[in-house]
Amino acid sequence: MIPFQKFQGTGNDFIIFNSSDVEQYNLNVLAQNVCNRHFGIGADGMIISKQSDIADIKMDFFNADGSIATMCGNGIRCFAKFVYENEIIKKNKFNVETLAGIMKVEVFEKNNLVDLVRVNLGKPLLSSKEIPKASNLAEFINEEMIIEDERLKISSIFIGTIHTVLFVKEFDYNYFEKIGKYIENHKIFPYKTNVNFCKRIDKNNIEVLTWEKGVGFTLACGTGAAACFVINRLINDSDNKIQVKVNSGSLYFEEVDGDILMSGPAKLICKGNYNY
Ligand SMILES: N[C@H](CCC[C@H](N)C(=O)O)C(=O)O
Repeated sequence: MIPFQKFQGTGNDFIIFNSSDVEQYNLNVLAQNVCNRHFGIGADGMIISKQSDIADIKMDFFNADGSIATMCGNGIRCFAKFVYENEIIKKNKFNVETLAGIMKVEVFEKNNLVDLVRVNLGKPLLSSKEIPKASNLAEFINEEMIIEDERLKISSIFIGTIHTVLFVKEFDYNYFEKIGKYIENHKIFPYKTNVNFCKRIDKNNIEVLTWEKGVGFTLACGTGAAACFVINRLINDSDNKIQVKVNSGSLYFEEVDGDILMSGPAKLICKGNYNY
């Protein structure tokens, strides 16, 4: 039996293990099994908490299909709550090592529990020469792509992980599933990409639906919402603070000296032992 804790951040859900409890397993296989919503506990991703030589703590992230992702915005908020409330970290501001670099996090308590987490996601990267080796980046800002005889404008940046953004007037899940899969696996993205459909509500509000590489549709994607915030500021008139509506809640973003700050909730769903 493996002790675990399950969290969700705006509906994006994760299983968190301590590395000492799972070091004997193939983590890619463990992620596929534990994230399975019928034969496992069920989640969008798996997070491993481990010691770091360069930060206060390290977060490894695996998608539900077992693939490794460089970062996870909703996941790191849940991870911050996990390490703080389990007294692995005993301060409310700390650094987390990820494959996308070191992320600065701050937890805010309400009734002695972490209620809100703010994460500095760093500066978005717009060109492939800058990004970590674990991803790729095609340099698209508002470029035209022909998909199924449709001319679509896409933009692609790296913020925590690789994200592609399309602006849409309305949400159409069936159409988005087709487009999402197509772009995720397009040859210009040799390591695949997450695909975000962004609807502008007004200057300070957008709504985002994300097709996540390695998962599919999720109820929210923190780094995807951040990517939409960045591209929206690059292409359209938008303030440096924005609320992003996702399927089951909202995330808040602010640009400060080029860094993208994300604030949002993190909730504990359950703790238990996984019969693996
Ligand atoms: N849900 C995550 C993103 C996961 C990205 C992952 N799907 C990948 O890049 O492979 C978030 O809240 O930022």
